Amino acid sequence: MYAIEVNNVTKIFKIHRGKPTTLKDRLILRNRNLVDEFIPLNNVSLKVKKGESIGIIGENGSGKSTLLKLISKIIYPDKGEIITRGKVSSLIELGAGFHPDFTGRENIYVNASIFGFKKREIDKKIDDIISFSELEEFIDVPVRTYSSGMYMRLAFSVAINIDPDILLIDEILAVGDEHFQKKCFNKMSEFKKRDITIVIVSHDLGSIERLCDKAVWIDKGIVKEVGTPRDVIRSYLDFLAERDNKKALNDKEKSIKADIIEEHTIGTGEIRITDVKLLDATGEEKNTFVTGDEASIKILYKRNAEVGNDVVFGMAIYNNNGLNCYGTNTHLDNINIKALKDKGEVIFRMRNLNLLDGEYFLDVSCHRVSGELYDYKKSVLTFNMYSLIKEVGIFRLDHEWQIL
Ligand SMILES: Nc1ncnc2c1ncn2[C@@H]1O[C@H](COP(=O)(O)OP(=O)(O)OP(=O)(O)O)[C@@H](O)[C@H]1O
Repeated sequence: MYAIEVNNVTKIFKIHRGKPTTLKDRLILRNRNLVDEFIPLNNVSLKVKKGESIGIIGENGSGKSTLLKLISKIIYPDKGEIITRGKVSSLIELGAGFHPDFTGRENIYVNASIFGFKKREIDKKIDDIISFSELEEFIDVPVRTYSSGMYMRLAFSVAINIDPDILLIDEILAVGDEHFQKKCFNKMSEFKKRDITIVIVSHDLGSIERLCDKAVWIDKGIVKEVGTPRDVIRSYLDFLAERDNKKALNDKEKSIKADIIEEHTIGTGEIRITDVKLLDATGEEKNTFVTGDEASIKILYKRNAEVGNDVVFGMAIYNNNGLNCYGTNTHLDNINIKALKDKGEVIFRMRNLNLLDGEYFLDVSCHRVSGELYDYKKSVLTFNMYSLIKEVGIFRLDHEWQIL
């Protein structure tokens, strides 16, 4: 038995552009309103089993929230049908359903009564709701004075205490502080054990992976992939990487062209770095990687003078705070470069590029052992890292735990 069935659902938003103003428009449109149609979801089908936790991912504007609103019956489909079995509790629009002039306590009563609870029943639950929200101090002041985090805490506390069969959550977890987020996570894990069906929309892919049994990737209003969170997230990240890549490679081409026109001012020029590429494990040029991926830096050089074996190639990676995350060179790594060809390439292979989420910049250099520069390319490449696990810091340490 499915808790949620979305069958061939299409939603059409009508965007009114006002009445025609010119005589021509009036004659053609005969005083009708100008209406554009926008289809945020097109023929979407999805089945969620009772007790399953589903994560919906996708780019901004892809239709995720619209799908959640349809499931919660805040809006209705233009085609197709949606069936839900059981009591649906939704955390969709932050504080929607709260009256700003009512106190936190009054809003709990109003909210819970919408879900069919009698005053007596709410009386029994209210202490748990307030205690979970940790808003004891503020529970008797109007919610308009609440911060967005406080709103979220109250909304979450009500939503989980009305004994839902289906819980719908839209990005809201991101609002609370770390302590409250942890509490919400624990609560949701408990819900999972109690066979409550959960649908979460989030850009936090790590949370989706941790909490969900299945992930659904929505792209421009259609279901692009359904599967295990790891597989779907990987496909989604690859898609983002591909898109970022195209842009980055385009930018790189422009900057190389600019560089050729510009005169080299750094270094003696006895050796010049003519190009730098970031490659993935298959040797394809890429600018976006997932933490742990194999990657290589390929430095193309041209030797313009005899330099013997006095040659060092170096690399350094900076994050967007300007922090040097890592740097090394052939000399430090005891690579003795003998006679350098007139033209060639140097490859720096990283079996596991373990940098965490973020944007990084690559510098490469070629210099004498003494440090005197032949050439230096600052921020020659920009690349992005995505990680499936949300660790903190700059890079992943190769590690294992032992619990004794
Ligand atoms: N009431 C509405 N009228 C017209 N267009 C709307 C309406 N609500 C949403 N849209 C449009 O529908 C599209 C899908 O919106 P939706 O909020 O579902 O996207 P989303 O995937 O949740 O995005 P995000 O990740 O940014 O929250 C967007 O282009 C949005 O502008």
